[in-house]
Amino acid sequence: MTDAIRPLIAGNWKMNGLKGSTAEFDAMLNGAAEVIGKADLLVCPPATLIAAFADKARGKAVAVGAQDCHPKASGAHTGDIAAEMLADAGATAIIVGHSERRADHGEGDALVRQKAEAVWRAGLVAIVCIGETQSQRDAGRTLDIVRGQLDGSLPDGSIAANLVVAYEPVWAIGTGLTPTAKDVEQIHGFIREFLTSRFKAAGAQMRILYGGSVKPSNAAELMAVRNVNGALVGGASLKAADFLAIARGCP
Ligand SMILES: O=C(CO)COP(=O)(O)O
Repeated sequence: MTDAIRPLIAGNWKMNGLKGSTAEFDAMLNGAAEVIGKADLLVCPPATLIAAFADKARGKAVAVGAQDCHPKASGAHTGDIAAEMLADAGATAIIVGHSERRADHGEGDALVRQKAEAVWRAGLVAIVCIGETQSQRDAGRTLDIVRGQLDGSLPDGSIAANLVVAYEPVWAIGTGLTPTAKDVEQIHGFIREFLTSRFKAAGAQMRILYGGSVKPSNAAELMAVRNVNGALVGGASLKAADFLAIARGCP
């Protein structure tokens, strides 16, 4: 059943990119038509570039997303950005609960859940990130951590079209390390079971992305794993050639 899910290759640019350095994004727009048969493409630049990228991407096969949002729609929250503002700028999806926000800003599951609800309130797709740290993995707690984060971070009432789960083991992010295909299959299978038990038929159709050191050289192997429905790509999403090559690696 999950074989019918169309893959999503999402690029998380993190805190990288200036308005004068958009050549890679332009190259992604130009190359997107060639990979359209393989996967949907989404690029999440820093908030400062969303409007400009969304303008450039109009009519092209690349969607533009954001990396975080505030739970509220407006108000006295200096420095924060509402999901409605990101939608207004042209974003169609928002990443919430990335491990870098959980670590750098102390974000917990309850806040991540509120942010996911805010994403829906704005009519966008929530990409909810989960994943264990190295020490949690070493202690054999991976599935417990994943279950707890899913339980705490996913709002009720999800439908397949508005929720994407990204499994990103923290120890694999930016390190060049990845879990084995067998480990990814086990954990994604566990996530699928959770989603179908919580959201029934919708849960069988939700995309589960793998993230953490995805590169052109390992994309085909990882994307072929059962219940892997695409990737959330960090470093390699900054280069058009690598990002497009990862999409070409989808089965
Ligand atoms: O954090 C990530 C995407 O959100 C993964 O980053 P890398 O692809 O650089 O390991």
